[in-house]
Amino acid sequence: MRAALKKHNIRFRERLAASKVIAILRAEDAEYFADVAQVLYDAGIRVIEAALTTPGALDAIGQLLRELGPDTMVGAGSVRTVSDVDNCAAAGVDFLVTPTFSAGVLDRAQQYGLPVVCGALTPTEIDAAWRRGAAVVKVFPIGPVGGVGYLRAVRAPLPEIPLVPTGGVTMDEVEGYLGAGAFAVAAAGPLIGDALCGGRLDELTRRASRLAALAGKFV
Ligand SMILES: O=C[C@H](O)COP(=O)(O)O
Repeated sequence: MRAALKKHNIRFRERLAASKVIAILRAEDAEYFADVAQVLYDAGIRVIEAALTTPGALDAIGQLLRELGPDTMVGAGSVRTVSDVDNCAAAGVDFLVTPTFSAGVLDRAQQYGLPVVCGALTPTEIDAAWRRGAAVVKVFPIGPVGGVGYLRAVRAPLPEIPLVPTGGVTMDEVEGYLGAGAFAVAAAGPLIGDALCGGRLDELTRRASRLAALAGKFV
């Protein structure tokens, strides 16, 4: 069976399609991950990625999985190696996110039945990631290479591939991306701001609620 048709990928796409947003947590440490995740949850965001570049990310993911409950998908980001995949599977993550296309990572994730949001940028990379079993393809970093116009251009010849623009996605561009056919959008800094280093959570609440409402128009 083609990897795109595997049950875990289909189920992941169904749940991401119901949310349209991946909120990315990446910081110097994971001290505020649980507080920020709770604000995101309360605003209606149900898909959260915690980047492995954050020390203690896997422990924090375990906490989020316990505290947020089964209606939220919690994944690990910045997954780059087969051993990262093994560690994430042991931690019980719901999905993986990679910055790059790695056949080894995709193949190992398939063995665990873990959906992968696979990073790719060019049409060749995007197609290769999809054919190798990505659940969706993260177009990264989309902001610096052309934003919504770039998404439209790469999507035209690859219309069946679910694309998730990531990297420099501002709140003001979310409707543009989703209107151009993005399967979902992902954001770290423009959404989270300074909340992961002790910044104001009321500002995060405002941005997260706005994002959830914008995305909700496309569900
Ligand atoms: O891990 C984060 C991605 O690189 C996206 O970051 P950003 O939304 O702050 O541009």
